[in-house]
Amino acid sequence: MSDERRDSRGRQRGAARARGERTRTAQAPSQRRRGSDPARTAAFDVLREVDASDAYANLVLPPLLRERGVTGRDAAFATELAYGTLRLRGRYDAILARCVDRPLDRLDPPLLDVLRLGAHQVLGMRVPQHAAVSETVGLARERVGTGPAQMVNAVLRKVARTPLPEWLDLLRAAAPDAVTASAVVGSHPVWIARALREALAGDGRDPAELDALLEADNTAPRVTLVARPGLVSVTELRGQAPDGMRLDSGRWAPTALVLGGQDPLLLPAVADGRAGVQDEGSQVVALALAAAPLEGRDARWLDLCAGPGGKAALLAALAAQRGATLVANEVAPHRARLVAKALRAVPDGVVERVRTGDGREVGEQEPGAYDRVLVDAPCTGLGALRRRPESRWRRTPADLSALTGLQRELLSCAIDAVRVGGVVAYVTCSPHLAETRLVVDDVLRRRRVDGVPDAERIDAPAALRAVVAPGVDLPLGDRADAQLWPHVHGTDAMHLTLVRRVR
Ligand SMILES: C[S@@+](CC[C@H](N)C(=O)[O-])C[C@H]1O[C@@H](n2cnc3c(N)ncnc32)[C@H](O)[C@@H]1O
Repeated sequence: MSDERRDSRGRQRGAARARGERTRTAQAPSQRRRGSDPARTAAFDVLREVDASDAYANLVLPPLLRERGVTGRDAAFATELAYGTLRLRGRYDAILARCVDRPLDRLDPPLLDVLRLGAHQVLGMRVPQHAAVSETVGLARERVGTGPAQMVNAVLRKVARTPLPEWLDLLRAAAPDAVTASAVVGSHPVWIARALREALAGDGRDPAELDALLEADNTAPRVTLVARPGLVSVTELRGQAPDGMRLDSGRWAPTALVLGGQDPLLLPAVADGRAGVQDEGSQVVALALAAAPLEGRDARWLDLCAGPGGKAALLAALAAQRGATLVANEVAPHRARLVAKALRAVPDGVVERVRTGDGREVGEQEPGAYDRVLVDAPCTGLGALRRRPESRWRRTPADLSALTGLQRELLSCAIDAVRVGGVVAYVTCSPHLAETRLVVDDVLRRRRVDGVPDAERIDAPAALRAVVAPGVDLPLGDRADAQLWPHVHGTDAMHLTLVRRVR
């Protein structure tokens, strides 16, 4: 069905013709298709998988589209419909609750998903109202039954009667406090909105930036590539672009190129591992660890939590240029295999070992054995919500308490594993203070030799500024640690603390 096209109203065109069926206009009204089109059906099936099987939308949707032959503009429509609906679910539920005559949790989950998809078409996409309503009613009829389809029709007409800005004003006015208002309008759980607001304030930023941050989480990021130094240059990588592929320079990292919407695997260097897909925030924190000032030996580097291997591959490329070696450790065997794959283009002899094991054991097994250590700690991922449409609704505060103990142990073990004078980078893709500053504070407070700390923070913003493209002003707070933000830097909200072992 690759020749099918979606019309300007978001409707899929030509599907029936391609299958040899009679088209809408050629049919008598009584025989017209009353079901839905493949893009909407695919989006619905993804939402069901996410809800019923705890699936990840970005793993379910691409193979489903391939299997069903949904391509081109239809695939783009299905993707925006599924991901946008998942991201904005909180906002749409608050609106739908005002249009449905019973609590939303008393609706059948498939019916609620149909309503959410309809709300996104009406309020969040440029699908004209009549097409959005009638196509969603068709979907409801096909997937949840004729009775519920009538209800979908009535509810979506109510939703469509009020323009989005007015809905948002209503939601804001009804919220009990400012953070709840931001959370509902910006479609995040309240506990996450509150944590992000605290993290903004903790970084010396204006908490009023919260709305901009939540909005940035609701915007799909562009695909960013890393040209791994010494393996391929950005100029060579650009030279590999097929006709029509756009590659823009990154905003911060000299290794970054931003892709304009095509498959990165069309680039030979991505296919063979000399380049990869990597957020610029991840690139600059790995570059900063490699650039942090160090006296004496600089021969052995360790990535303690390496899976799936993006930062390990960048570190290994840098290590190769500097005559150092890298050990990459990962606890999950399948992720350790991904690390080995990510490192496939690194010259022989640079990767000492891909170790599968618990990072908490390395410090005891190899005390003081490394010069630079990366702890890219397992975390809530609250800094990468824009990448994972459903994750904000899955996470709970309980996840946080489970992770922060592990984060402390991994950081402390990394300090054991680094030599005196060596550097540890503590990194999370979360700005939550409980996973960032509080972890580091606590570990440094507990690590005392004869009452004196054996490790101290060094200037992470200076290390970051040293690696960004020349002449670029990287805005950061005035603390020793560094926090990147989607709404400020256009990166994931990566946190970086650099720690030096001093005794
Ligand atoms: C944030 S991810 C690392 C991402 C990676 N650095 C990259 O850039 O591709 C954290 C990793 O830590 C791993 N992990 C969790 N607990 C661990 C432990 N106790 N020891 C080592 N690795 C662990 C997870 O399986 C996960 O792959």
